[in-house]
Amino acid sequence: MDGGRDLLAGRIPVTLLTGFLGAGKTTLLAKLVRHPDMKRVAVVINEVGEIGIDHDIVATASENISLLANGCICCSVRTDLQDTLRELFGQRRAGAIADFDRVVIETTGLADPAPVVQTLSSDTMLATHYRLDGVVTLVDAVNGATQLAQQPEAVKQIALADRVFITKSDIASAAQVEALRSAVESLNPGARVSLLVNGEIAPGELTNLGLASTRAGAQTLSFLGEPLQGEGGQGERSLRRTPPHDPAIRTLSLRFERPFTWNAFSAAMELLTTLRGPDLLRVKGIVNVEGKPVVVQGVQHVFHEPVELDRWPSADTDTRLVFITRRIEERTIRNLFDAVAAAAS
Ligand SMILES: Nc1nc2c(ncn2[C@@H]2O[C@H](COP(=O)(O)OP(=O)(O)OP(=O)(O)O)[C@@H](O)[C@H]2O)c(=O)[nH]1
Repeated sequence: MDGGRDLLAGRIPVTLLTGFLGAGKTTLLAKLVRHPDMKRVAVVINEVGEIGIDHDIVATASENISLLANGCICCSVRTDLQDTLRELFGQRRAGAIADFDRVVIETTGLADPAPVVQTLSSDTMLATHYRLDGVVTLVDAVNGATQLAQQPEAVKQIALADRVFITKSDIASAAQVEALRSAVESLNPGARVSLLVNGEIAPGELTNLGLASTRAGAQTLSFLGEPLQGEGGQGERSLRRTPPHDPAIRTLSLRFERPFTWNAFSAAMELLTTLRGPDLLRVKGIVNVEGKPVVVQGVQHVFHEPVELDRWPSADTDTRLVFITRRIEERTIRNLFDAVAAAAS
């Protein structure tokens, strides 16, 4: 991405891409992997089934390593991040996958990035081959203020960042953007803050974040009350544990065989966002709208423009929806969608 391996240090630079649920991480990566400068980059995605990128996979090198049309390596974390990074390095050395000069890791929206930062430096094997270049955090101009007020992980993602991008300024008011910018600057005065609309940036914007990352990272970890971990094993444990988050937050996956009409589906979504918007942290999925695949995305009360795909990503044509909610019962959502699906048939 920046045209050369980290020859000086001899280690592969790693960019950590964070941002709360729905901030626009996948949108940014889906654009970046199509960029010619991304050929020598391995993208590690912490979540399986990212529709935007799944669509571009042209070959599979191993169970979790895939190749995209432009040669970029795309890797999903199925067990844990450390194993994935080790496997990636091993496969590169064995010549099983193309050489790469850089790694970009997308963390899940609910993750606290601190354990990943710590592990990259404290796991002896990883620290020999990789180094953290920097942490890039995306924050949504419409929902960011609420997320920062309610979710400690969102605060940590900002606090650890070397660069912060405020996304979705195209659908937010100037006042929302400015309020968020001041909130971000007060949480992390050292970070550069810019706007990012629909993931449109050059790959170079995510690299060479430089020494600042180590310094700011260390300062911030201590500011957040995170002990800086010692060598070896402790770092491993910290990465393997499930990041602690609000126990009221749940992930709920629904599947429907029968197709929806767009009117029925959107009526159900509208009802749900009106009634429970603030507790609907994230909705995403693929909906069978009278046979056609439509990708839907929502973040709290905001429902994004649905995108019709030209083909189904796999043979599975069921509607699949993932909801990340706070204090919403599974049956509330299921009943609502079942009722709508039944009424429309
Ligand atoms: N209007 C607008 N929509 C955006 C922008 N960036 C992302 N989106 C939309 O926001 C929704 C969520 O974006 P994603 O890229 O999936 O967000 P994410 O951070 O990967 O989400 P998680 O996987 O839940 O953590 C999608 O519908 C995007 O099209 C932007 O700058 N402007």
